[in-house]
Amino acid sequence: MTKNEIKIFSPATVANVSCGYDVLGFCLDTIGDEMIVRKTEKKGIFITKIEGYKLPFEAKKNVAGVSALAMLADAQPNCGFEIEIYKKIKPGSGIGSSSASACGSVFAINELLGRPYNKTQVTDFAMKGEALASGSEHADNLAPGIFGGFTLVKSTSPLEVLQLPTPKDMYATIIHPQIEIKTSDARAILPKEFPLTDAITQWANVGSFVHALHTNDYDLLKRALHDVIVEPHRSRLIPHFAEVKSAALIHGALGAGISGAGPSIFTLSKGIENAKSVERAMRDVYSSTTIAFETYVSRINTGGIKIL
Ligand SMILES: Nc1ncnc2c1ncn2[C@@H]1O[C@H](COP(=O)(O)OP(=O)(O)OP(=O)(O)O)[C@@H](O)[C@H]1O
Ligand SMILES: N[C@@H](CCO)C(=O)O
Repeated sequence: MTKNEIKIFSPATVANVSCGYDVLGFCLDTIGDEMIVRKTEKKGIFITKIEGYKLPFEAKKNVAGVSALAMLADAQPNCGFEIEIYKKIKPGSGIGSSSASACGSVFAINELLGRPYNKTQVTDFAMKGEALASGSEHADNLAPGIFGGFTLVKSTSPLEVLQLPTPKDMYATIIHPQIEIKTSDARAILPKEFPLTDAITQWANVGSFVHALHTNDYDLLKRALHDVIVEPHRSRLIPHFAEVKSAALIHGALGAGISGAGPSIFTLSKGIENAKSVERAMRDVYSSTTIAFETYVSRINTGGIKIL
């Protein structure tokens, strides 16, 4: 028998992972939103509660509503759904705030409908919601939320997601300076063309990163975590980016870069002690400024969205 109500934890995610603009991502487990979704007799999508941040209640203006409406248009169920969003991930943070809502609603509705769609199809509906926030369809935040762990989006049309292995002992440290960068703005500042030499460096890094995950090769992973395409343009939107990155690398991070469209900065480390030492080093940089910030140390969440 299918349930009438479900409560979920929809985790924050890190997109791009330096070398993989729009294709690589991974899932965190210490920060995420909670959502409650329940069936209603009346057809349609009704956002009835939003706590944490001010966001639109109108389904067509909220990413959770847009992805849910896309799923309903296809599934044509004999009921509707109301959605409560308990938002912990600040919108415009760069750790997939919009994505957590966009995939949370469709994950939950799929469960309440008896799971008619597979993970790729659920991600495809979520992409319709994410497009509202970023102005384009991409799935590098959504796929790690739905599949868990590290993911590679092989293509968006048709959507093809590859789940990648997570090396043992891998931790992420995130610092989130409390300024907002809209993904649509961060995309608009990127050049439309890049030198072929930079493209060659970048795709060699993506291939090496994926190989490193498969072979548990931390040394190769460290050498692959570089971004010559996007970071040079976006880093100027993030105050003290260069100092934070260099402090993280000096204190044992394997790599550091912009999380999604920023302003959060992510690092990957081997072992919790390194991850915590990187956290202290990054906090020290912002502590000497007037910028408010938060930090998170997290295991890589290999399960993705969780039913509570
Ligand atoms: N349910 C929702 N949750 C979060 N943001 C939403 C939601 N619905 C609409 N939005 C809008 O989406 C924008 C935030 O999305 P944006 O992609 O810019 O940030 P992000 O998801 O934190 O970043 P990134 O994708 O880089 O990790 C804001 O303008 C916000 O008002
Ligand atoms: N790949 C996306 C992630 C943010 O949605 C970007 O960097 O613009």
